[in-house]
Amino acid sequence: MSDNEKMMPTSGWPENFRSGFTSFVGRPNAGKSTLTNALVGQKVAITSAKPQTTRHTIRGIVHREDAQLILVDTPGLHRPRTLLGQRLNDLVAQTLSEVDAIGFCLPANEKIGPGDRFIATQLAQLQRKPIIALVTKADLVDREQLAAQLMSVAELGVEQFGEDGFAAIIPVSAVKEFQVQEVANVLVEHLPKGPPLYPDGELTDEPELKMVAELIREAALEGVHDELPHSLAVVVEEMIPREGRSEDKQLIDIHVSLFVERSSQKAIIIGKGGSRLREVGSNARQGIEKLLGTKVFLDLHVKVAKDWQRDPKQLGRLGF
Ligand SMILES: Nc1nc2c(ncn2[C@@H]2O[C@H](COP(=O)(O)OP(=O)(O)OP(=O)(O)O)[C@@H](O)[C@H]2O)c(=O)[nH]1
Repeated sequence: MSDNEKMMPTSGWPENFRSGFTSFVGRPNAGKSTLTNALVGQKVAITSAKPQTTRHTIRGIVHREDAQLILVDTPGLHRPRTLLGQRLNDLVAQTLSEVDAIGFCLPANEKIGPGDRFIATQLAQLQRKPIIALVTKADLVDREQLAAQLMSVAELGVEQFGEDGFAAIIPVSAVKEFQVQEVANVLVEHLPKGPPLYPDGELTDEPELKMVAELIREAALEGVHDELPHSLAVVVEEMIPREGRSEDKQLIDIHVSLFVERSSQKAIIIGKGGSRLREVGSNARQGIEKLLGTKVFLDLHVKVAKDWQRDPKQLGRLGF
């Protein structure tokens, strides 16, 4: 498709069309990525049972007849401990100041805690931004527990935002597809009127390189239960089509560096005789081939970048 064809329409959208940005916040594991995926209908952000796996601002786009909702997926807001933590929080604050509405995710099956309150106080500082409380994972509790959680969330809203509380409170289950459309409806209500901002059919404006990196990161973290989530960064160094291949037998060579902090972590990723790294490569390759629609050859290198979480230069290089 040429750039011209990709240009935005200057007319032809319905008069009451709405378009804009929204972002989900919530403590680690609150269900932000899963909800994003359920709304967009395709795997965009990575999800995992381990906290803080969402590193980059990844957007998914919901195309509707009446609206275009652009989801900016942010990392979990948390109290910064390392420089990386601080960068992530800055990124979150900047993202939030730019969106039209915010979905604050609070799991139905966990008591509201200091982490949620911390986020709520941060949100209360944003001027006149509609904050919609989303009581996620509603499938994990019974009706009574859900009702009690909705009450607690309403109280939190009044405590933090004054008597009007949250703009809305919606129970939702991304996994059971319960109320997912209702979440979209309410978010859309808070978007400004205007034309679509992205071409129809676009699911994410995240460069393919980043999505490829996310797939590899996800595969590398699978089944590793120590501190690796904080210590692994994936950089796609290059992605080049193999020369001399016929149209129907395209192959893309992808060279990737996986950065860890310590040689002990390198050993974990590589596994005995390289067995684990081969598995990571083969798992990631399947997702990448689906994403790109061609065969790929994955070349993974694990490198030790000492204390990269605290070194601004390294952070810059890794795109944080
Ligand atoms: N039963 C159930 N589980 C859910 C639901 N939504 C998310 N989960 C699970 O909760 C865990 C965390 O979900 P994520 O979507 O990765 O959470 P997140 O808020 O993006 O997490 P971070 O990236 O750590 O900030 C995963 O194991 C999900 O499968 C839901 O609606 N129902």
